[in-house]
Amino acid sequence: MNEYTGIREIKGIGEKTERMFQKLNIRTVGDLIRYFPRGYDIYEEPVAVSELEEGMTAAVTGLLYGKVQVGGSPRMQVTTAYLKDLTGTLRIVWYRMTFLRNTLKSGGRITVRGKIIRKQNQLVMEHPELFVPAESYQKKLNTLQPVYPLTAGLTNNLMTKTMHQALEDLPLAQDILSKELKTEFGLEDYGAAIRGIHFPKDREEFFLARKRLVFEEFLIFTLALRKMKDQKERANNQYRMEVPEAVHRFEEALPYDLTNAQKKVWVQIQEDFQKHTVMSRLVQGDVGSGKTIVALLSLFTACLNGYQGAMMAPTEVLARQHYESVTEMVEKYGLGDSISPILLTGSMTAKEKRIAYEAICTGEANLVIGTHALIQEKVEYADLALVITDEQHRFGVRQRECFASKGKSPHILVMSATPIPRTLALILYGDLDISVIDELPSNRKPIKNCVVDTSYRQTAYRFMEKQIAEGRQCYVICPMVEESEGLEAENVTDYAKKLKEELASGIRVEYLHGKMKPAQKEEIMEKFAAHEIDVLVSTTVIEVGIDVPNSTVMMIENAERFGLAQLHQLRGRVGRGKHQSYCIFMSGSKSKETKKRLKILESSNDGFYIAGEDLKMRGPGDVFGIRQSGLMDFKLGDVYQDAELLKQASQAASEILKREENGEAEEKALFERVQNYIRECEIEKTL
Ligand SMILES: Nc1ncnc2c1ncn2[C@@H]1O[C@H](COP(=O)(O)OP(=O)(O)OP(=O)(O)O)[C@@H](O)[C@H]1O
Repeated sequence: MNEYTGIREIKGIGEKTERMFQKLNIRTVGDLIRYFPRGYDIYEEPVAVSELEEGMTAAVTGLLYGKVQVGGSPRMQVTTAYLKDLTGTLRIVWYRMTFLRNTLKSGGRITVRGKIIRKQNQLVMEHPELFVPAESYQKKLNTLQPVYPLTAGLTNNLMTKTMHQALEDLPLAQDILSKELKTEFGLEDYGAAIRGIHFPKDREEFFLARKRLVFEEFLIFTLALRKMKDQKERANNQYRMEVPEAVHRFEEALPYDLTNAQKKVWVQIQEDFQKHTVMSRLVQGDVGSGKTIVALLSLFTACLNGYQGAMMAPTEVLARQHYESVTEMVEKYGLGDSISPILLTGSMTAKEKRIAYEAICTGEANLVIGTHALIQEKVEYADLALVITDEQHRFGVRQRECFASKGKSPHILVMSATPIPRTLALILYGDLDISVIDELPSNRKPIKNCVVDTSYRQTAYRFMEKQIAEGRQCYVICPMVEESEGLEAENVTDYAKKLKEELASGIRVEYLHGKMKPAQKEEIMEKFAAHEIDVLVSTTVIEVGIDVPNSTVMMIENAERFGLAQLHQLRGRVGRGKHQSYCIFMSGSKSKETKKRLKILESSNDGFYIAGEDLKMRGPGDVFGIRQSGLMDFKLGDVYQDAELLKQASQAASEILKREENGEAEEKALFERVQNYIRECEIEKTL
């Protein structure tokens, strides 16, 4: 068996299981062993009954009290037992395990470990793992059991068993990293790392394994990035552009003055337009710092110079929003004669698309706004001089390249709201110049934040009613309940329905979720923007870029389930206009850690500060972080958490490339992997 062997060869995998694995893109043994756990279940010391809380998974040791009873329906028999320790009594239920009635004896000592839920207003442990005698639990104490992301029908147990089997059968000797490199950066062997990431004996083993694999991931990424860059030195600037008078007039006619930071970046862009080589620039700016207007000034400049400009937004909703506001602006500021915007998104009908392609190809449309659809092969541009993309795009680097190949060699501007230190930005965006908009418009009032528990919900609703009475609008984010990710839609619709009943009559509540058709989503967003909706209940689909300055309240249910960076993005949907705005972080958890984490958001509205604090707060217990930062598409690595490793990998990449240049590099297998990685990018480019 080797890494290319199909998974059917693994003992215990039949056709049906194979199909389930395929749904997770696991086809070969190599795919399988590189399918990493999303976290670990850590078996902690048992706790006292009195310390149990709803939602926690815990172990409890005690004596069985009274008789074990079987009830429920014939199809779902429920076995109930009571466990007592010095601090209280706990009800335990098992499903379809009636044999326990005979094995569990009253007065016997057991340990159970499971999830605590609330039933008839009482804490109950549901379907726990059982340890008899109680001491046998010791064996599992402090071990880390992998928890894998799954698909319907595939259990964690089956995944774990298969992984064990594959690792047992597979020789894992081959290593793409040289001995010298491993010694230099303190990395362990590939085989040990793969075993250690799936089945670590302890935390230390896990950390070592993860370190090695993250390093490898970053190394391949940085090597690929530099190779791609080498292949394509910055092209000559075929689009030298002056900023026309009309654009200056537009800037002056805006209802606000640009901030100094916006002005500075705009000047940098103007200088780029004049240089010998094309522009490749990243503009970083916190949420709401006003990146869009800088983008528009640049696009208008391209159009008025007789060329085309394109802007690619990360979502359909956002693309449409940009399109609408640009169209309005063009009319309002009398630019209609020279700028004709057009929208191009994946959800448009074939006919609509054809018409758009035609207009783009002839140059009749000179400002193209859209989604991924902009880089489809069929799109031909008449004379594309400027491309604006968003770092939110999953494959930023590769798409940028692809876009570039659409025109001769257009200027490229990448917008990013991710606060990331300059040293890291230089590595991740090695091929770009970097600008920062580090100032918010002066008319902004800082958002007022509060972190509250669910008992505050009614007060929050009353507060929203008041804001709505004053003419404002609100967002409510309701999260996915983990067990019901498939039930996203119901979750949001239920919440919206309940909220409608709770709020004063006449308040217009609508909802938005990712499973809705693009056209439906757009309709809702348009209505919200036009103030035909007062409260928008949504999943995190509104996270990026939505701009409705009249919204002043953002209420986030179950805020504890989100990472700080994501919460900051969500909060950024309010405080975008002149009205005082508020963000209510509602937490369903009583844990002190969670409170402390959310307090960071309460105390600051600064994305950079928050990202830094988030990092400090992550203890060794959060092995994978609360949620990954979402920046770039790394499987294991987290740009923030692993900043140091990223720097080391970048240094290693420089060393390797230098040796390659001198004909001394011995990392043949590594270079092959890098080539594969680049090839995969190429394939994605054409998708
Ligand atoms: N200098 C300014 N003064 C006042 N308002 C401004 C200024 N610049 C932009 N705005 C307004 O601020 C709001 C937010 O701007 P914009 O949408 O460009 O933010 P952004 O940086 O793209 O944020 P995000 O990353 O959240 O999308 C918009 O309504 C815009 O009209």
